[in-house]
Amino acid sequence: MIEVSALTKDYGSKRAVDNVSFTVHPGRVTGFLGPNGAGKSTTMRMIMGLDRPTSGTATVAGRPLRQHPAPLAVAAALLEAKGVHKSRSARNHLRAIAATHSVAATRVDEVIELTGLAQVARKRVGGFSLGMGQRLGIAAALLGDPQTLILDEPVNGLDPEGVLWVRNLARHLAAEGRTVFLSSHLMSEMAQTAHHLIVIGRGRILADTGIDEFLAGGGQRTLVRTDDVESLMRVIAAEGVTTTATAPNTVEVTGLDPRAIAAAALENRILLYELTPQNTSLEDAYMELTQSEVEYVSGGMK
Ligand SMILES: Nc1ncnc2c1ncn2[C@@H]1O[C@H](COP(=O)(O)OP(=O)(O)OP(=O)(O)O)[C@@H](O)[C@H]1O
Repeated sequence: MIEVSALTKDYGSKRAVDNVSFTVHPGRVTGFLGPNGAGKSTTMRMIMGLDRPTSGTATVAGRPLRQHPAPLAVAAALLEAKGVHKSRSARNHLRAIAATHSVAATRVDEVIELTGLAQVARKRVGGFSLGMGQRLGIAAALLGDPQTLILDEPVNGLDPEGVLWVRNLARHLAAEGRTVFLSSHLMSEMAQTAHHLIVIGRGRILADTGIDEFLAGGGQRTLVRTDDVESLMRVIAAEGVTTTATAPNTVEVTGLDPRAIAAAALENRILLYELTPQNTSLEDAYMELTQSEVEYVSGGMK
């Protein structure tokens, strides 16, 4: 479990992370979603004890990661590509890490299997594709058999097979009861991988919710066509119901399900000839939530 409380990070006058609090629970994949520059990497680095918070705390399994006697068994991360000796083989690279962290050499072969690197384990890391490098980074993170895994943009630059592999691995590790915290700026990726979402924009938490609730939060919209828009709007008017005439003979209704709209129309002898639920895609919901943050970034004020 990761617990972040009132975490803040300033870089000079720039506030990268602004009073952020959330909990990442074991047994599910939690997505950390936000536009570029939102503060995802900085937050993850603070959780890993690689950056010092300006204020607030981040703990893993109850205490700051550095205070655990064997941190690698508690949490490990795939952050930006770390220094690897390019002339080393993948196996030797992993062996070197294992040796410095008192991890048994037999574990190296296990993680090589788990990450599908067996074919290339003896090859020089320098010749690895981006996807293989990413697998190697994940293999290194898994060495200590950590209960908590933090993956920063793990699918960036991967081909579709690599993306699928990361997705399946993340879900597999969560199903084993681990805490899996994974960042992305791509909603579409999160929709298929995460069970829970924490959305961040300009250093602040914008949403902390299940994927399903995130979608429902947009309110159900239904497109209705009728010859008598005015009467329909009148008969369904109620608190929590919004109606917007979007085109001639067309009205968009929020806050009332299609059946209730049809029932009200029937009762009042209003003819409807279309009644279409509009699915809010995760992408739409995300765009809506982060629009101002994106504008801010592209306005050159990052
Ligand atoms: N070492 C640093 N010095 C100064 N500013 C920094 C530093 N690291 C990050 N920042 C700034 O802090 C803000 C948050 O950056 P961060 O990398 O955490 O965002 P992010 O959500 O991970 O974005 P990205 O997906 O682009 O990595 C950005 O405005 C960034 O420019």
